[in-house]
Amino acid sequence: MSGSHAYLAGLLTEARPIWEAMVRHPFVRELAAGTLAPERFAFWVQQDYLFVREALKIRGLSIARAPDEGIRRALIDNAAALRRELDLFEEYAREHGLSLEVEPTPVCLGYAAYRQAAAALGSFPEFLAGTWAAEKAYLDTWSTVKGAARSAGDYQRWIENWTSPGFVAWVEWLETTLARLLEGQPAHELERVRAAFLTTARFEYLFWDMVYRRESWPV
Ligand SMILES: Cc1ncc(C[n+]2csc(CCO)c2C)c(N)n1
Repeated sequence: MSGSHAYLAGLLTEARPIWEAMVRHPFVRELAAGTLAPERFAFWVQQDYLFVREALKIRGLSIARAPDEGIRRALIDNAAALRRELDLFEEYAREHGLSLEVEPTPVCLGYAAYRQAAAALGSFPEFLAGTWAAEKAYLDTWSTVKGAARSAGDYQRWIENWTSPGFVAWVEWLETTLARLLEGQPAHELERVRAAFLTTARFEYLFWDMVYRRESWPV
């Protein structure tokens, strides 16, 4: 393993408590068991739809800032996948009579704005580290749900989306590309990458917690 691959493996080890809290969150456990209250799931659909819409703007910024042509093209391909994700949310909302015209909650807005700031102002590796954390969080969480296999058919489209071979390959590409970009980087850059990875992982936990509680603005 190269030095930078080992560094990323170390980040995963450091983030393990956050990861465990995420995949064991009541939202995820009840989703897997098929016992999640429909209004909690609906709240997730509404807020995650807004998050993915904001993520498409982030993808645009990152395409413009990509440090080489190979990275730019991979990000463009991912933009097309994100565009299709919006259709999943819109189809589900139509089938269930659910409005997607809602306001973002503090956590949704804070997380999306944090990621947009990283895409606009952060170093490219720092930005990519956050993307890797967020995508790996979704891969691992939805793989946990899939593994439990008692979930209702209604969730099937999301399980397939975030556990597909294409999505697994995208998460692996993020890790490999980040490791390549980190070769020879100074300690202060590695530290920025570490902070971005851990902060993003914490936001991932917070997002599940927010949708479970259906937590909006207190005033
Ligand atoms: C809360 C939350 N976290 C991650 C994803 C998966 N995802 C969709 S777009 C995007 C950013 C672009 O890489 C990510 C990580 C999600 N849908 N909702």
